[in-house]
Amino acid sequence: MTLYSIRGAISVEDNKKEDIINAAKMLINEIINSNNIDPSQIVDILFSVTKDLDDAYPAPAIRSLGYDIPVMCLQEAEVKHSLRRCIRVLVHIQADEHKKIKHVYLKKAKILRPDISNLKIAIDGPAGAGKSTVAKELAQRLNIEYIDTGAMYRAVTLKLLDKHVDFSDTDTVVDILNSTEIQFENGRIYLDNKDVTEDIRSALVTANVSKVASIPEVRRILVSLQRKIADCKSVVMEGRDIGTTVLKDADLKIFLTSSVEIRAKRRYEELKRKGVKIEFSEVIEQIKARDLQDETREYSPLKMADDAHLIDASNMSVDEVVCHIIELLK
Ligand SMILES: Nc1ncnc2c1ncn2[C@@H]1O[C@H](COP(=O)(O)OP(=O)(O)OP(=O)(O)O)[C@@H](O)[C@H]1O
Ligand SMILES: Nc1ccn([C@@H]2O[C@H](COP(=O)(O)O)[C@@H](O)[C@H]2O)c(=O)n1
Repeated sequence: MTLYSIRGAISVEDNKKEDIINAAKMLINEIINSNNIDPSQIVDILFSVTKDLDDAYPAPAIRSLGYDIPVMCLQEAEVKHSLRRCIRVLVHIQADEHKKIKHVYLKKAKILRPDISNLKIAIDGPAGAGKSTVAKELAQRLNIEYIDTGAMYRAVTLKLLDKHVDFSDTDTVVDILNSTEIQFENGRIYLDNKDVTEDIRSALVTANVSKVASIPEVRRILVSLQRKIADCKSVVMEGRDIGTTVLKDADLKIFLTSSVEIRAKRRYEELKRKGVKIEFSEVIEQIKARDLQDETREYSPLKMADDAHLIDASNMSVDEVVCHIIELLK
């Protein structure tokens, strides 16, 4: 017999007896199911609760599940800026066989261990709103993966342009897509094993990408790939339809925007820094044209998900936006 320790945590909606007991039940059930254990293997259970949960002990959850297991409840250490309304648990089990333990973090408590908890954050918004800048920084702070779905549409556009494919020739577009490999590695994007990180930002790709992105077959294939990427790891995924289509079940959805003038000004300054010669009026027209095409396409248009949080970053720095999102995660 070997003694194993399983950790877990869950956030609680409100400081109400029913919410506390239900959350504790959900947590214990998930620990039992995902570790494939029999309740008779549990030696003891230690709960801790944050100070703001004082309407009930979580222990009765164990009795209401019908288990006769020693349980103890403690108050969690009070730490500044830590997750509020949270139940943490330590479960000891005994097992004959060698077990691979799965620790379980649910709801907002996923932020305690994003490295193991399949935390999904969706960021959508119009062109130049700061989605990639914010998503990259957020992913870095949480130590999880950043997925730029716009880069995937850009990579496909680059390939179709290189092959001089008529975008209305859907069969050829699908054939090409089915033999296309897109991978992200260390912040670079690879198209059929070739690094195209810079090539996909060309003016020609930018001018054509929204047309390619409006082809339903292209979207179906890329959405399925995006879901596969997010299936087994924590991600910050940004694009146009992440909250509405790709990750409808995301833990947090953000719709990031700014006034079109500010978005164009920021993009114009960025292009100037890169040495690109372009008029401000052209930048603003390009942004407006891309937004219009993305918002009005029939299949999976750019729009805010009903359960998304709107952030207008017109007067916010990148750091302020990222900190605000981290607060929303708690
Ligand atoms: N809050 C902010 N304050 C100042 N500059 C910002 C802010 N957010 C983003 N920027 C700048 O605005 C420009 C556009 O940002 P970014 O490329 O992240 O936007 P995006 O939404 O990903 O755009 P696209 O949809 O076109 O890919 C960048 O130069 C970035 O540094
Ligand atoms: N989920 C997404 C992401 C992007 N698009 C389209 O790709 C274009 C390029 O995106 P960037 O974020 O790199 O600017 C964008 O204008 C959209 O047309 C999309 O449709 N869905």
